[in-house]
Amino acid sequence: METSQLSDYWAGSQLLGNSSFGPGVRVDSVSGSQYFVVEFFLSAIVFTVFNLVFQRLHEPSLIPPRLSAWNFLCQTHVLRRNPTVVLHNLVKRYGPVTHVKLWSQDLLVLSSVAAVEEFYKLHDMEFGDRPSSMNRVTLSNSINSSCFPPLATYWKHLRFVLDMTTSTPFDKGTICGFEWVSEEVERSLGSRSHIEDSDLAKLPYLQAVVKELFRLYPPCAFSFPHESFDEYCHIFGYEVSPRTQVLINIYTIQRDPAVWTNPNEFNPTRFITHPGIDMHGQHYQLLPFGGGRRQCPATKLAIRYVQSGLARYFHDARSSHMIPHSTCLEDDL
Ligand code: HEM
Repeated sequence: METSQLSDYWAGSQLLGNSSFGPGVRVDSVSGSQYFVVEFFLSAIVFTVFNLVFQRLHEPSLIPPRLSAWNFLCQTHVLRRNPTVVLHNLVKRYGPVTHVKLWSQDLLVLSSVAAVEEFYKLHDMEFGDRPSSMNRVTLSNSINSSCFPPLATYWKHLRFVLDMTTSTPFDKGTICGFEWVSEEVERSLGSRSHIEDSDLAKLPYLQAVVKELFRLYPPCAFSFPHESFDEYCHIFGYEVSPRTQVLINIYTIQRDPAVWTNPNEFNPTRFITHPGIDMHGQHYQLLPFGGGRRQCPATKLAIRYVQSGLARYFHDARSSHMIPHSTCLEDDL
């Protein structure tokens, strides 16, 4: 090798930080291909970094906070806790819209009145589908398994709640609430045990108690899944991919302290002061039967059933002196 060739070789390999070139290879041709490789890798790195930065800038606003399915499953199955309460406590940390990824299924849980209002007003049509997997075991099914019991089962549950309530020392407001309802029923029915629909309309305290029971103990903690069609859409500022399922978090919304004063307290008088709030899907803070075009078709029937069952309960309780004649003043309520 000529001295000039040798010095070229060293110069080139030093420049490229590579000493693997064999002697006799011309430095100008080597540096050309090496520069191409370096340029290629540099542009790939720049592209990747740019892409990451771009995604970082845009994605957080498009993807809602994500709850790991692992976290949820551990808490429910391993710790054997009630899935409703677990999810209720978890979503509080994640805000009004939570993204739950269950295997390949995207679920969006809406837990605030504002998010639900937007959903029903703007996306009711887009999410008009029910998932074809409704009969498979999914999160939504396991949570909603209590949703299709015969009404009698729900009534049995309510009776249990009421029996506990009447036999436990409660605050004066609760006790007076029950006394007022039983008096109202007695006044309206007298000794008659048969209850007509027209009687129910004249029992505002009873209606308030029923609303309060459905608020605190909704038989369905979540709506059934509403599935979107094959298009992207935006909910509450987040981009939602096609075939996402939306669940309305009825339990959390109905106990939201931003909407209800003392949300965990049994206080039917809140519906005496706001008698306009009903359970027919128009008031997004009280949605025991869901809302929109997929609202429970048995809403009226179920409300009437529970109201008349409760009227009979209070009537019988009064007759058997379980509930005494009122010693409460109207101010106590
Ligand atoms: C206390 C009793 C009941 C409660 C609290 C209740 C609540 C609900 C809720 C929350 C939904 C889901 C709404 C949504 O996804 O937005 C629903 C749907 C439904 N409910 Fe009820 N329900 C009750 C009783 C009944 C009864 C007695 C029947 C049948 C006779 C019934 C039939 C249905 C049907 C068929 C749907 C699905 C509607 C659809 O997909 O469009 N429900 N119910």
